Amino acid sequence: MKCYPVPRENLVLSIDNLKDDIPEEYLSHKECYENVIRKGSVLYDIFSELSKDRKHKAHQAPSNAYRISDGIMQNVNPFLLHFALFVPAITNQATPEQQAEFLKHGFGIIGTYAQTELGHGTFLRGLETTATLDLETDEFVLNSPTLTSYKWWPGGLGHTANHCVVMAQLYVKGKCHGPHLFFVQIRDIETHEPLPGLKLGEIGAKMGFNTADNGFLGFHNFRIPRNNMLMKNSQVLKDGTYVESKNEKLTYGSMVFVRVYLLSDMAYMLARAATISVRYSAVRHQSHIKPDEPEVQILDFVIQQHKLFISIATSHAFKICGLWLWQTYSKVMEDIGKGSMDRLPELHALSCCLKTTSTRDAGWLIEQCRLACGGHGYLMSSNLPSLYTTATAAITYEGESTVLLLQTARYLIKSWKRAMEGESLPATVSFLSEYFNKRYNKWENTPKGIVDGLKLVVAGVTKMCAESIQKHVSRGQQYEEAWNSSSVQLIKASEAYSRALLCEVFWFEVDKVSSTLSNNLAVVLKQLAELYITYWALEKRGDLLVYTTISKDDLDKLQERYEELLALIRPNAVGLVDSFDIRDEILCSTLGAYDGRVYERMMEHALKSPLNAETVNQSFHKYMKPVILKHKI
Ligand SMILES: CCCCCCCC/C=C\CCCCCCCCCCCC(=O)SCCNC(=O)CCNC(=O)[C@H](O)C(C)(C)COP(=O)(O)OP(=O)(O)OC[C@H]1O[C@@H](n2cnc3c(N)ncnc32)[C@H](O)[C@@H]1OP(=O)(O)O
Ligand SMILES: Cc1cc2nc3c(=O)[nH]c(=O)nc-3n(C[C@H](O)[C@H](O)[C@H](O)COP(=O)(O)OP(=O)(O)OC[C@H]3O[C@@H](n4cnc5c(N)ncnc54)[C@H](O)[C@@H]3O)c2cc1C
Repeated sequence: MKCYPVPRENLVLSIDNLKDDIPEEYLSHKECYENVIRKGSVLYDIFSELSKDRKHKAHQAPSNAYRISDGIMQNVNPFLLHFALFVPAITNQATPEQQAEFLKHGFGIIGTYAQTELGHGTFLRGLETTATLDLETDEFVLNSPTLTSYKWWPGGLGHTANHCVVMAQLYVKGKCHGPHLFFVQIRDIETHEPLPGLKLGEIGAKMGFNTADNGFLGFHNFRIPRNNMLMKNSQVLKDGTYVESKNEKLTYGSMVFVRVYLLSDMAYMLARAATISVRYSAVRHQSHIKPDEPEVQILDFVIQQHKLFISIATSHAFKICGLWLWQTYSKVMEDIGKGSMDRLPELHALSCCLKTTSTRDAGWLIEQCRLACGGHGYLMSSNLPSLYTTATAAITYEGESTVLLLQTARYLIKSWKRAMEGESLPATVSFLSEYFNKRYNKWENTPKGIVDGLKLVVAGVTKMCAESIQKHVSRGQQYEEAWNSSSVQLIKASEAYSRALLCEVFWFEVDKVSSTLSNNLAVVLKQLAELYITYWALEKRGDLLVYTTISKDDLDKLQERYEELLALIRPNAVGLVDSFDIRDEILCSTLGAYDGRVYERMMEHALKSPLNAETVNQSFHKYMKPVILKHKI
């Protein structure tokens, strides 16, 4: 990711009107939205001034913008899609001339990415919005022919964005050429009124993400210039000639960008949850270990360490793998720029399974952190409930998890077939060839031995899937039916692949840099990496017993080593979460504040409840009192 000037956190955090007088949970749906627009506009203004001062492209946010925005917003920023998808879609899918035209107003326009419809989110080839070329006027006419074709979910679409990139089925001279992207203005810049021919609004309250302004959009004979189709990969000429893309999947490139980014985003989500729950566990004293000694820090319970230390390790795993995946993405994008798309399928497969595993793991681990804080974790003021609802949305958006795992499975099966035919495979799947040629080692109780074992599981399950598909085909099913019949196993293969990748990259990246680190830092990072790998070896012991030569004795030794690692990490646990370096103003948690004044902060926050503004609420006199007096004996 390009490095842009970084607004120092304390600069942004010192701005008075970025602070909230009333906790957001006490605002109405509408007040919440207006509040984040107020704060988001201040940030938007800062980023705009910042980029102009330094002659950077005046439409890209600085690298730590997301982190600051997350902290200031206390919730999702309705301007997020402008930076996350709208601008990347234009810079990746429009010609240079179009980019100059569409982005000439820099921060003067606010965009979103309108792809999902009421009736379709996953199956893009089933999208119903149409863009039909009018040769006479040199325009496209956009229509939403059915209710299910209304765009539904795009962030910022309801009341914030005045432009969007729309995915629509391209029709030229009566022929459909499939989904293509179009640059569309949807509101008047001055008045912000929806343009004629459009129906716009927000989709209503959600489980979380309630400040994202997810909206709906319907087109009725809405006209845009022909040049508003993003034409880097495919073109429609003035005479109606359609020029095909070298690879129709390049249209989906913007989704790969966000999927790659989400690994790092989940690392940050988990860092926050781990900071809150570990610090709280160091402050909270509850119960005894030795009956004749005082109540202990709950962090001294080994089971509490088992619940929480995996989150510290996983945050580092996602951060390190996120950087590795980003490097892969950047290299593949560079290759595509030079005309080679050989590695796009591999990147697609990697981004699908790693996005899925990182978002799913972030979800259940944040929930585990919440539960580890007892009742106080259930308070909104702990910030753990909001972290949970924000993180788990990512399991669905940017590609629903099951569907993406099936995409990776598609790549594994193809790679398995290539291994059977003796073809060479990319390094990320070359273990399939080794397995096929029976070139693998006896189990070793070491991090490398575990990684090799997890790869054997992937190969074994992939082989089982290939055989299952073949079995169904031989019984008369079409390939697609046989694929569907085998999908439970196919998901398992992708999940195993993703876990093996995370363990391998985490361990070997840490091992690679450890010689450059101070001894103490190298020791602790290796302990975290070994904890992560050993945790997952124990979680996947069933598969290891089926597909490797691991023994019951090996597993017992792994369990013992795991518990040793918990004890080794315990003295550094608070220091490790402090090293995530997340300021109180961004952490926003009564349980996780750096000074450890948990109970005072909880009471301060409780007193901010509007209900506590008076000792007797009016509802007593209006509703309760008549009933109490009526039934008073
Ligand atoms: C003011 C301050 C603000 C601060 C901001 C700071 C800056 C922030 C910057 C970044 C932050 C980012 C943070 C993220 C936050 C995001 C918030 C929410 C965003 C949510 C957005 C969305 O949800 S957008 C909509 C997403 N939708 C999807 O992902 C749809 C999923 N469906 C699909 O991808 C496809 O339809 C499918 C792959 C599932 C199926 O398609 P299809 O049926 O065509 O595929 P096949 O199975 O037939 O396969 C065909 C063939 O194509 C290959 N392929 C498919 N997809 C891709 C792809 N994407 N790339 C490459 N190749 C692909 C597939 O492998 C097959 O190949 P074969 O060779 O045939 O095997
Ligand atoms: C918070 C949030 C923000 C969002 N922001 C945006 C945005 O900014 N822009 C945008 O365009 N979209 C956005 N979305 C929409 C999001 O991208 C879609 O919800 C997502 O792609 C899933 O599509 P769907 O909702 O239609 O679910 P479906 O695809 O209908 O999935 C429903 C179920 O069907 C299953 N299923 C579907 N297809 C298959 C298959 N081939 N094989 C097996 N099972 C299958 C799925 O696994 C799932 O269990 C957002 C969604 C959320 C929740």
